[in-house]
Amino acid sequence: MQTQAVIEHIVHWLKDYATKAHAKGFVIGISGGIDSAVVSILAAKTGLNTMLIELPIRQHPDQVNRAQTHMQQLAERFDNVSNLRVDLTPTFNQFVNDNPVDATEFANLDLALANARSRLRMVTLYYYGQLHGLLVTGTGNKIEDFGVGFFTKYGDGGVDLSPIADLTKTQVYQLAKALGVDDSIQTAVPTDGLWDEERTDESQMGATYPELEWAMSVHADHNAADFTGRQQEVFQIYDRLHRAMQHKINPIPVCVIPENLHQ
Ligand SMILES: NC(=O)c1ccc[n+]([C@@H]2O[C@H](COP(=O)([O-])OP(=O)(O)OC[C@H]3O[C@@H](n4cnc5c(N)ncnc54)[C@H](O)[C@@H]3O)[C@@H](O)[C@H]2O)c1
Ligand SMILES: Nc1ncnc2c1ncn2[C@@H]1O[C@H](COP(=O)(O)O)[C@@H](O)[C@H]1O
Ligand SMILES: O=P(O)(O)OP(=O)(O)O
Repeated sequence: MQTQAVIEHIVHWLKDYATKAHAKGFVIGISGGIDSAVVSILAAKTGLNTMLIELPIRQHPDQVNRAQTHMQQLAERFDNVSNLRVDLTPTFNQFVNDNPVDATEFANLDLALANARSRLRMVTLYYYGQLHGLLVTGTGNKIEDFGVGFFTKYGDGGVDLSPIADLTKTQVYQLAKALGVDDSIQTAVPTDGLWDEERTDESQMGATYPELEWAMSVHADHNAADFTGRQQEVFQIYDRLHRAMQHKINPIPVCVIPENLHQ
């Protein structure tokens, strides 16, 4: 990958899009992970207003520290960057209290709550985006968004524009290095940080990003029988997730009314 050229291309694309949309800039949720770190630097490099918001919900201190470090570094590097911290833990706790559910009755309660965290963040980002005339800027990469659908529908998947969604996670790491992202973020294990107990992306999906990248690259022209051992296992994981997540990857289905019924 031509890293510098890709950086310039994305920065130009972001600036051009925001200018044509008559937006003043971008608002980005900062988690302490690599994707949001890279996106926020690319946005800052446009020179347009770039608002970074940390939105902890019962967050692990390591993630909070990395997010804070990144936000401070960016505010020092760029005049057009502003920082905000909105602790969503009380909001989330209130939501849980207001919607009591018998955990023994619903095996997917934890998943529903994990996704609710992501959606609370989306609501908050749009609130500040609208107040300040900023576009909610997505942080999903190609593997998450178009490979395995590893994001929350209308949570972190609810965005106005998506600057790194055509880059693999490996390429995001290359950009991070070139952009001077803090080492603590470059070496952090990817996690969605949505669960009370730590769950890494790899532990949730059963495969690493490089493995999923390989599966994505061969998926169209192969089937599982073409491989053996770990490759076959990874191919099957990718295939299962890719099929199950089509409803997130494709536009939502619209019930088209036949022309004669309109009359
Ligand atoms: N970037 C990240 O690392 C990141 C961020 C957020 C979430 N996550 C992970 O992503 C996963 C999200 O879970 P999920 O995919 O179950 O939740 P989701 O809410 O994103 O998608 C499930 C919902 O989609 C709808 N749906 C299901 N099948 C459908 C179909 N065939 N057609 C139309 N709509 C359909 C239903 O409303 C269902 O509740 C979790 O494992 C979470 O931890 C990862
Ligand atoms: N704690 C957080 N504060 C602000 N924004 C966050 C936080 N955690 C996640 N986000 C945003 O959501 C995406 C996806 O997050 P994952 O950690 O990959 O689930 C992240 O890039 C932030 O923009
Ligand atoms: O989306 P982020 O920034 O949280 O990155 P990661 O998923 O690698 O934690």
